[in-house]
This record gives sequence, structure tokens and C-alpha cells, in this order.
Amino acid sequence: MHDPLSLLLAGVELSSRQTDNSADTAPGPPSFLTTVLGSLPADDKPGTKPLPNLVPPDATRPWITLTFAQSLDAKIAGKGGKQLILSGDESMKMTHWMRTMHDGILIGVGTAVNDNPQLNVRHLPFPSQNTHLQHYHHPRPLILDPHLRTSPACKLIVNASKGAGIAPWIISARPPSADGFWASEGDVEKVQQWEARQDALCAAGATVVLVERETLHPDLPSTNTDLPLAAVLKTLRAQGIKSIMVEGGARVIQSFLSTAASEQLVDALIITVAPTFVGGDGISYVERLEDVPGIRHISTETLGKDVVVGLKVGS
Ligand SMILES: NC(=O)C1=CN([C@@H]2O[C@H](COP(=O)(O)OP(=O)(O)OC[C@H]3O[C@@H](n4cnc5c(N)ncnc54)[C@H](OP(=O)(O)O)[C@@H]3O)[C@@H](O)[C@H]2O)C=CC1
Ligand SMILES: Nc1nc(O)c(N)c(N[C@@H]2O[C@H](COP(=O)(O)O)[C@@H](O)[C@H]2O)n1
Repeated sequence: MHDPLSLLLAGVELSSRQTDNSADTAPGPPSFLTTVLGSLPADDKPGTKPLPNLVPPDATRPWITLTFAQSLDAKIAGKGGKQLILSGDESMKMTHWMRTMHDGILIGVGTAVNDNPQLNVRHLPFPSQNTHLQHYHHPRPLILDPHLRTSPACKLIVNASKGAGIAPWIISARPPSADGFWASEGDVEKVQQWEARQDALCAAGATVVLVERETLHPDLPSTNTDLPLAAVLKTLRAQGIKSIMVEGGARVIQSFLSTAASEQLVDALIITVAPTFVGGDGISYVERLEDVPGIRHISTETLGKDVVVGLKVGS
């Protein structure tokens, strides 16, 4: 039943991942990554600061690198959203180098709840002195979470409370006013529950960053609770976040790609393709990459068993 081939086809990791404890064996990011995104000035040790050259075309938003790992049949997760480790050791390490290059790392609450990720850089070589967290730049975790579904007991918050991670910012929006013309009795309760979740997250050490909902008809009740990406990015830029690595999941990738088809919102894409098939019941993103205007190939590299493709958008 669980022969190596079926496990491989299901995207299951076959060997245990080893953490490389030598800072000398892998002194810096793979050349593929520096070709696509750039590198730190020679005076700075690799991985210790976000890249200063990641500058967006205008000051209304941060630089956006959209990145994910997919199977040959373009799935990013298994049946029912089961988390799959698609990246091999080498491309996973590349992803961790990429994390050091950005001010923030953004995921949707679907990924936060489903994967309970750490979003740290633990696959990079340990420096001989100093702790991992002190040596490397760790990006600020950013979670798109309109209904505050993130658990106060998730790894991101617990790690930060132990001094072993950067506390996440939960990006949300206050629910529509409970005393407006369209409000119903249930709305009062919804607002109270949202406020209770906000208090619990803040008490656990997270920061809730509020975004104003932008709607064409502010007097009508909104059925779409997705946070407007342009407003999210503007808020984050105003809070000092100059570059963001967007790691998924499916709906967030879809939102960024569909918005990028009409306005420039994504600056670079780095896609890891693992030599495995997940099958028709796996989770995919449905937007078409070719619909993003100005998208162009920059570099491709084989890292272990995977192929990693780097693209850029705009000039
Ligand atoms: N292979 C890979 O590289 C990766 C794979 N994954 C996989 O992806 C899956 C999770 O994806 P998915 O369930 O789609 O969840 P997402 O992580 O994409 O989160 C989606 C949720 O984010 C909230 N949200 C707020 N604003 C927006 C917006 N503008 N656009 C989209 N979402 C918004 C919504 O929350 P609400 O519902 O509360 O309104 C929405 O349901 C998991 O299976 C995970 O393992 C994740 C990352 C990388
Ligand atoms: N690069 C990459 N390859 C995969 O195979 C993946 N499944 C992911 N997933 C993303 O990484 C998060 C997990 O991060 P930690 O290992 O907990 O630090 C996961 O939530 C996805 O965002 N990425």
C-alpha cells in the first residue's frame, strides 16, 4: 500500500530532512536566487538583512515576491488541503534563504490554520557563535485573516512568546458596524466575538493590524470579506514593510495573480516544481500566469530533484 512509488506520487517526503549545522558548507544563497532577486552588499554576511534593492515601482506598496512549490500536475497541496512537503532539501533551503531577503512573509489564514507553519529559516546552516534567530534576518509573519481565525496557540505566536521567533501581525478589518441601517441582531454578536478573538490574539503576543475595507457601495452590506490587497499593501508599507514574500496558500496566490492581471502588484515569481504527481483531487491555484502583463522568464536552476523557475513582472 505505502510502497516508495505511491508515497512519491502522493508527494510524501521519503527521507528525513537533515539540518546542516555547518555555516561553512553553504555560505550564501544559491546563485539562482541572487540572479533573480539580488544580493546583499559584500560587507554584509549573507542572510543577515533584507535585500535593499527590492524596491517596488511606487511607494504605495512593498515589493512582492510570490512563491510556492507545485507538483508536475500543478498542485500545491493534497486532497482536502493536506499539507505536502513538495520541495526537496536543496530547494527548501533556497526558500529559507529567500525568507531572509524580505521584510515580511505573508500567508492566508487558510494556510495558518491548516499547516500551523513556523516561517523561520531553520534549514540554513547554524552560525558557529550566536543563536540562529540573532544571526539571520527573520521576516515578519503577516497573516491575512478577516475573521480572526488564527489560533492564539499557533506555532508562530508560541515561538515568539518563547523568544524563538518573530511575533506575527494579523491583518484584519473590523466587521461592518453593528448599529448601521442594515445591521441585524446577529451582527452585534459577530462583532463581539470578533473583538474577543482580537483581545485573545493580542494577549498572546500577536499584533492585529486593521485595514479599511474599500467597497464601491459602502452603504450596502458586503458579502465578500476578502481583504482588498491594494489597501493591505498600502497599510503594510505605511508600517515600514518594504518587501514581502507571499507564500500562499491557494486562494491567496489566486488573489495576487488575478489582481496582477489588471494592476502591477507582483514584482517577482519563484516557483519550485517537484518531480511528483499529486492527482486530480489535489489543491491548485486556478489563475493563469500568462495573464499577468509583462511577465518574463529570468532564470531556471535545478536544485536537487527540483526545478526552480524565476520570473519577473514589469521593468
Ligand atoms: N505548496 C506550497 O508552496 C504551499 C501550499 N499551501 C497549501 O495551501 C492550502 C491553503 O490554501 P487556502 O485554503 O486557499 O488558504 P489561504 O492560505 O490562501 O488563505 C485563504 C484565506 O485568507 C483570507 N483572505 C483574506 N483576504 C484575502 C484575499 N484578498 N484573497 C484571498 N484570501 C484572503 C480568507 O479568510 P476567510 O476564509 O476567513 O475569509 C481566505 O479564506 C493548504 O493546503 C496549504 O498546505 C500553502 C502555502 C504554500
Ligand atoms: N517552499 C515550500 N515547499 C513546500 O513543499 C511547501 N509545502 C511549502 N509550504 C509553505 O511553507 C510553510 C511551512 O513553513 P515552515 O516549514 O513551517 O517554516 C507552509 O505553511 C507554506 O506556506 N513551501
